[in-house]
Amino acid sequence: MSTPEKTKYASWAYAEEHSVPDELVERARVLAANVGTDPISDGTAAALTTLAAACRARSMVGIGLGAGLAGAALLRGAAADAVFTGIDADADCVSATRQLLGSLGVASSRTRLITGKATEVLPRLTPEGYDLVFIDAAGESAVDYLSHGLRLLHPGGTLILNDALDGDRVPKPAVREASTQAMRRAEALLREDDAVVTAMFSTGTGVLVAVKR
Ligand SMILES: C[S@@+](CC[C@H](N)C(=O)[O-])C[C@H]1O[C@@H](n2cnc3c(N)ncnc32)[C@H](O)[C@@H]1O
Repeated sequence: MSTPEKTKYASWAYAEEHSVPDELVERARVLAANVGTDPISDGTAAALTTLAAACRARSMVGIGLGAGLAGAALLRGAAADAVFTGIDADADCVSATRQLLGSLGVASSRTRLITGKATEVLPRLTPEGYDLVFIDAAGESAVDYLSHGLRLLHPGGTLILNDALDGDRVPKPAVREASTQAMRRAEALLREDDAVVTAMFSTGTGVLVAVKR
């Protein structure tokens, strides 16, 4: 017998497959396996492309590159002259991202890839200088990255926090892990902040979107 949980899971899985994985996604998955990171889901990649297109992003920041799938998905939807600034603490992830974007024909003048800890690099970026900030290195630092992200966005800019459900742990009250608590705090901060409008999507492992008023 089908339980409400099974029906909900089937709908989620159906939505994840709305966009058929293409060459970009396949290539990024191979590179991600090589560098040992978990890439974003197919549904999340499609959502990022759509959000970048919706806000006609021209200047974007990505925190936590993995093998570059999110950066590539954002650039795919953004304006043709958009520039992507990507930050990752792991040099192998930065070079996998460079390889992926290069193989897709993205001009190097459209990317600025920085190896370094997000907390050290973010304060150097221009306040109110960006249309879109994507955060995917959060874990326990989610709240910290969130406030940096909001500072970097100009009014009307879009902030996206990936894995906002912390691998489906956030809705389970008994789970008190540091990363889960951090995501709960990040969600509450955005919900209570009158300077943004926000929505939580269950795509992938949770995509929390906020637009700065
Ligand atoms: C889950 S992966 C990101 C996946 C990626 N967004 C994608 O498109 O598939 C998380 C990334 O965050 C990076 N990272 C973790 N802590 C970091 C930090 N403090 N500063 C910068 N990058 C960090 C890791 O090296 C890893 O590449």
